[in-house]
Amino acid sequence: MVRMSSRPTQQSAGPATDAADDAPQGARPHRSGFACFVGRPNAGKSTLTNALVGIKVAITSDRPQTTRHTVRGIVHRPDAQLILVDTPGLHKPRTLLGERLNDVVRATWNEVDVIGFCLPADQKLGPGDKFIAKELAGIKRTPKVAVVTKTDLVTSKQLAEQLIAISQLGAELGIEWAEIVPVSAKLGAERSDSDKGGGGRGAGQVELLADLLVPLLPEGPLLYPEGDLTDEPEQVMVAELIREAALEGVRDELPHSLAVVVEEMLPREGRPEGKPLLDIHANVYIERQSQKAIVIGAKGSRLKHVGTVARQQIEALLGTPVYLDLHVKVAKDWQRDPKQLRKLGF
Ligand SMILES: Nc1nc2c(ncn2[C@@H]2O[C@H](COP(=O)(O)OP(=O)(O)OP(=O)(O)O)[C@@H](O)[C@H]2O)c(=O)[nH]1
Repeated sequence: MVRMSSRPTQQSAGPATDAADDAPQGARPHRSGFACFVGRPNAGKSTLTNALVGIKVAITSDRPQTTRHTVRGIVHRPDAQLILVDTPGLHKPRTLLGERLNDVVRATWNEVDVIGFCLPADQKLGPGDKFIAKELAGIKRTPKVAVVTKTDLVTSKQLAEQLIAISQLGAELGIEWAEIVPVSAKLGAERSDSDKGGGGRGAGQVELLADLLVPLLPEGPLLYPEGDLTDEPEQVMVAELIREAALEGVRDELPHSLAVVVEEMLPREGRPEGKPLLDIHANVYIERQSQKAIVIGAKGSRLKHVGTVARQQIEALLGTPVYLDLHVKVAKDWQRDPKQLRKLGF
């Protein structure tokens, strides 16, 4: 079923914690569970996760293959708790790291309650999408929702064609889409004209997507305390923010060769009352000596800039002033070395 228009805002079933005990008669049960977004690199998975959760938890970039870690965002609603697991893209494995990433993806698909298959509206379905769709067809238990992303980039005619193509792809491969939902994470936070003064639904249909995912979750209590946005260890999220900053504007081959490990995160001692400072020490690993110069830049100018950008993002995330200490290290051919992979958290 394709959902093009917003549904009326549903009545809340009251505070989630009370739902099981004293929910009013006829109220929907509280649901909780896991969803993951899959799709080829750059399909918009991270941006959509962020739009759903409302803050920056996953790392976005216009370069493919930047989401290395499984980042969970948590959507809190009166009627449900939706936990989003953001996986790396499935791809042809060329290295040990590639193989491990693909294993992570498949394991996730089998574990979650619903899979959102992200397909960008502005690109024709290609071999990359079909490769993933074929793999998805093999996962029988988990419901699959086709999410057409970046709808702000196309006309309604192009969107209609894409919706038909996706529906046909499902029929060809024997995938029964639980829903086909067009969204724009970019417009997600903005209000559509029909919303103005009304229900406050975003123009990008991001809220609608949440409405459609929730009924696919099992009935259950809160799995995380209210207010938690992610259970990803802070250090991993901090490392991802540094990695994102370090990748900005560098050569195309570098993304695969760059890993960040946060060695230490400690509140600075002896700070005056109400003026905390968090000391963060992190290493940026690259594979070859020649890449070091790219990351550091002339007289360290680039690394300094990376540090400033990352620090601002980390401060926004953690809500505390940060002193960020970055070091660049060479870990030779780490993508092919099991020992190094473990050390770098893969
Ligand atoms: N115009 C527009 N651009 C979008 C939208 N969603 C994502 N993008 C852009 O598409 C690019 C890729 O988005 P990501 O969210 O990083 O994609 P991803 O699927 O997580 O990518 P990987 O981490 O490489 O798997 C970024 O430049 C985003 O800004 C959208 O709704 N509208």
